[in-house]
Amino acid sequence: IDANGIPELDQDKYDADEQVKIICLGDSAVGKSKLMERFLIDGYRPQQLSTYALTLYKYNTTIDRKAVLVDFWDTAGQERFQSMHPSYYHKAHACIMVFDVQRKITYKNLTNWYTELREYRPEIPCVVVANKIDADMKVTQRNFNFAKKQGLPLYFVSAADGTNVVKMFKETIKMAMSYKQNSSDFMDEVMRELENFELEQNKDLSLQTAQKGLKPEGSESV
Ligand SMILES: Nc1nc2c(ncn2[C@@H]2O[C@H](COP(=O)(O)OP(=O)(O)OP(=O)(O)O)[C@@H](O)[C@H]2O)c(=O)[nH]1
Ligand SMILES: [Mg+2]
Repeated sequence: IDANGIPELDQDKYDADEQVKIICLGDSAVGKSKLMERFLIDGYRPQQLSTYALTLYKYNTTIDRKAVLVDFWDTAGQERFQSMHPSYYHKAHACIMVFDVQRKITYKNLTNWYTELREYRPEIPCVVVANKIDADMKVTQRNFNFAKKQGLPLYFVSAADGTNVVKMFKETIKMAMSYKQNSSDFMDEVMRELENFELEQNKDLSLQTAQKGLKPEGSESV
């Protein structure tokens, strides 16, 4: 609590110019958590440990000289959960949808994941990730038509040996950023307006009037 009695909030959120939320979907044991581990700590522990609740990973990076805070949301893909709680999708800016190249059913189930995603987030960028290619490199020759049919980027990756993991995450973060800045999603627009309004409130009122219609100096373009 500071001198004005305002509770101190998450400092990261003030320091970052931008904040994006990226969610991860896919059946149990396809490697969602291992991919996060590989990207965030450049490590991989092979033991099986299913995610049973929500895990939030925070990642700070710089894109185009802007500080970006990425919230990665990871949860269990287990069948028993049927569908995700709507708040999992709420305000997400991009989605990473994972399947296991060794188990056909996880590929088939992408359709279900994708349908649910689009119910909540009709427009966010989504990438399809074929994981565990270390187990059988030949799969990269195969056609996984789901991605092509939906017009989604497809990445062949391995959380075990790291193939394409950094590339996939970095490109997804960029897509999330550009979605946040350009989206026509109505609720997102409202949220952006509110964010700008809060920023503007700190500025001199007369200055605001004088600059009406102009972008205030130093503000982020939206
Ligand atoms: N060979 C191989 N095994 C992997 C790879 N990625 C994950 N695995 C294994 O697959 C199993 C499941 O990985 P997790 O990351 O826990 O899967 P998950 O998608 O998070 O599963 P839930 O949390 O239950 O939804 C683990 O035993 C991992 O070691 C990979 O790239 N190659
Ligand atoms: Mg997991």
